[in-house]
Amino acid sequence: MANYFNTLPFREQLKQLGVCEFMDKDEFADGVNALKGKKIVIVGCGAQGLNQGLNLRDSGLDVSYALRKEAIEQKRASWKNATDNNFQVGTYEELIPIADLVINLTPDKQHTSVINAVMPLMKKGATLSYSHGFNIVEEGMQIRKDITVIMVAPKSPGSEVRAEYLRGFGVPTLIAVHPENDPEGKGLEWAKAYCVGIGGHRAGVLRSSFVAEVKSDLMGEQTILCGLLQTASILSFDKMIEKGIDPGYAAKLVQYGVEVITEALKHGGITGMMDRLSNPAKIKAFEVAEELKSIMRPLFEKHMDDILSGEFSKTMMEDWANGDAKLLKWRAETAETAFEKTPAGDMPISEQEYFDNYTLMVAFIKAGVELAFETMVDAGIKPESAYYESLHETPLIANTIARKKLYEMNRVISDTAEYGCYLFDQACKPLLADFMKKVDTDLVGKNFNEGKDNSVDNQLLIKINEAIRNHPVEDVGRVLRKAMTAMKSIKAS
Ligand SMILES: NC(=O)C1=CN([C@@H]2O[C@H](COP(=O)(O)OP(=O)(O)OC[C@H]3O[C@@H](n4cnc5c(N)ncnc54)[C@H](OP(=O)(O)O)[C@@H]3O)[C@@H](O)[C@H]2O)C=CC1
Ligand SMILES: CC[C@](O)(C(C)=O)C(=O)O
Ligand SMILES: [Mg+2]
Ligand SMILES: [Mg+2]
Repeated sequence: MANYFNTLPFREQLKQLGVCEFMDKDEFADGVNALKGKKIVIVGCGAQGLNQGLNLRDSGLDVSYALRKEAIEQKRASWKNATDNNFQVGTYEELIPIADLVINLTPDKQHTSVINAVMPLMKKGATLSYSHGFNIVEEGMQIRKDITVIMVAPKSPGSEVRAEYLRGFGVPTLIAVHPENDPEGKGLEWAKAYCVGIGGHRAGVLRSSFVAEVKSDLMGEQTILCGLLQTASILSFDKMIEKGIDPGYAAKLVQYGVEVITEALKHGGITGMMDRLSNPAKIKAFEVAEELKSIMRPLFEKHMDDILSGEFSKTMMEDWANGDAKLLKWRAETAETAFEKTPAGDMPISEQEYFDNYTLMVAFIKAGVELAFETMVDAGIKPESAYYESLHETPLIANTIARKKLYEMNRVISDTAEYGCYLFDQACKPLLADFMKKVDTDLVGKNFNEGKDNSVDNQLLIKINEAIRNHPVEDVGRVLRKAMTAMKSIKAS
């Protein structure tokens, strides 16, 4: 199998990278009807599998789970997930032949073997779905020509796909039909119905391509979503300890701060988040973010280049072939960081204090979101897609850190995202070493405004406000958030 993207002529690569059409709410007026009465079989009951299945069933669809024999016999976590929630569970042989729609929600590294096992059992004319197109785009998997191949990719961890659905909202979702596999022309209708079934249409849906989804998804998860949140959390915690801040306070500020700060981002964009700071702190955060952007830009660009060239997927697949040696080593190292091992204290921290005492994280988030957005758009990914993959998803990942720190984030995201996260983190920390030497507790750990006269240069403030509001991520964000009429607030811990 060859890398599908790399086999495409250059112009076709650009065309597929740029597929991105924001879908009007009216296009979902038929709801889940295209899938009513169809037999939906999900392969795998993990992070996405369980949560998507729960939403689809609550939306009135017929869902069951095909698990490998050993998982059923040994009553593994996936079997428990499914049976505790009263889903029908069976082997591939029992369930795949009767499925109209097979949804592959196993880890990307298993896709080739899972598809090779499942495809011969699928009935003629059935549909196969993915939530990430790695197997098709980076591995070049070929699917039987009678099978329709679609993608419904929620821009969020599985836990938040469920949590947002239960809040009456949803998560932005990319849908696509593989151009090589749409023999009956039904792919789009089925993808739309599936997307409604998981609640994606309430947050915003882009008609995308497998190529655009893969290249943008890998970029978002490696940089702003997971890599930078990991780097910024560890560096912030370590700095506070170095400066003598109480460890329990430092652990709490970092664990919950990112969720509180990015909640402002979700509702009001970078502008809304920056507006939560005092004027002097906003000016400082702006300047710090500019410095961070100039330090980290080459790293963001390297990640995008390696993703586009296939270098990233090649090296990750080498690790798959090597029994995940690097992934497992990096995972173990992350579990040993002082941040991970220090319990959050029980002192109260008000919602505003998270902004006032953690200006550094505001600057990191501004820098990371803007850099990820700029780098993706420069590479040919459309702004709407880049917005979902950077700004909107950051708070959804932050929710997982608030639950159980970086351990929880890395547990809940895909193995593919986790591998890329560690790769970024290892390259980013040394880049930021000199910058971090200059950071003091006014930026992290104590109130930025304390002991300062709080005067500001009006002209400078006006210029900074304009620069924040006129960034292209804010332009597209204002439009996309207008469609998010059902977005709900989550309470600060
Ligand atoms: N994690 C996330 O939030 C997101 C994931 N995605 C995509 O969704 C897909 C699923 O990812 P994710 O939910 O993280 O996956 P998980 O790691 O949570 O999947 C675990 C499930 O896959 C099964 N599984 C593992 N290995 C095999 C195998 N060799 N054969 C058959 N089944 C196997 C496990 O069953 P068993 O008990 O048998 O081991 C378990 O049910 C991926 O394509 C990912 O990129 C997309 C958006 C976000
Ligand atoms: C964190 C990145 C993601 O793509 C996701 C949750 O959207 C993943 O692969 O887990
Ligand atoms: Mg993703
Ligand atoms: Mg991903």
